[in-house]
Amino acid sequence: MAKYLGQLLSSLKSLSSVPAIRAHVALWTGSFSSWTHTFRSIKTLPLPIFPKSWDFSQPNSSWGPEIMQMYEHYNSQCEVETEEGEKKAGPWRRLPSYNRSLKFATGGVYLSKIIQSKARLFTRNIKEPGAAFEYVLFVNEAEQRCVGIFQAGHLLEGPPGHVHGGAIATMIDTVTGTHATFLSGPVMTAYLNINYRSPIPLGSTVLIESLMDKKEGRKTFLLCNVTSTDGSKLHTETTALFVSVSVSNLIQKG
Ligand SMILES: CCCCCCCC(=O)SCCNC(=O)CCNC(=O)[C@H](O)C(C)(C)COP(=O)(O)OP(=O)(O)OC[C@H]1O[C@@H](n2cnc3c(N)ncnc32)[C@H](O)[C@@H]1OP(=O)(O)O
Repeated sequence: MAKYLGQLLSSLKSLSSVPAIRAHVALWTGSFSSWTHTFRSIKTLPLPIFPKSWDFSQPNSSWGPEIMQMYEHYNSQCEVETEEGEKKAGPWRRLPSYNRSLKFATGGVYLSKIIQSKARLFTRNIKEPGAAFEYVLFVNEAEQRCVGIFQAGHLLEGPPGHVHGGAIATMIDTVTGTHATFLSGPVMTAYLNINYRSPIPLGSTVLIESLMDKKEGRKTFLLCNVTSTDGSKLHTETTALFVSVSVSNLIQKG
């Protein structure tokens, strides 16, 4: 247990060196105070609340050639070589993705301990690789862009042979929500206005691109298109609003 906590804390600490990821992690830990405080909270949790951590945004055996190709396209731009042959951070950064968020790490405020111990991140809670949401997110801080590469598994069927609209909305919320968190810290989705233009074949891979539109006070407006990976087919167009929230208010609202 102590070893696991040590590993968890060091991985969170390494993520926290990236400012926007620090905000993202902090949102889901439910705490903006110091890592010491977070660690103290984590220490008080019962053992079963820690499933084995696994970064689901890494390639697995279910990934087809299309998602692999897109993954390699962006992943190869996460680290670049200078003329002197030195490696340095590139324009894109891959965002890790875990099954269990740590949003309840500060402990039992509005949900029962049983629900807390069983809560799982919706998009990562199906064990069979390739059955549902296979995706990876990359963010480009300079361009204020985020891309999600999404391979839709057979459990996401809506119209025969095609992806359910709610599953598509889930992925749009995931990409834009992560992007908004990256840009603005803790946020909640106020609206997603989605226009469905053409159906997505089940099993195919699509590109979900989120762009910063504007920020006004607590409001972050984003634009998001879902297209085929070569960009030739438009599947959805979305305008989204995220409102910055304080985590303590969120907990009280529950
Ligand atoms: C790990 C993967 C990441 C995934 C991310 C997923 C994110 C999510 O899905 S969150 C879950 C879904 N969303 C929700 O449940 C949110 C429910 N709604 C709420 O909690 C609140 O309405 C909330 C937080 C959006 C806004 O409430 P509150 O903080 O009181 O702000 P409020 O004062 O009403 O509004 C602030 C501003 O936003 C505007 N606004 C709020 N909601 C809307 C809306 N739906 N449409 C247009 N404008 C809105 C207000 O008009 C106001 O504007 P201004 O400052 O110009 O007057």
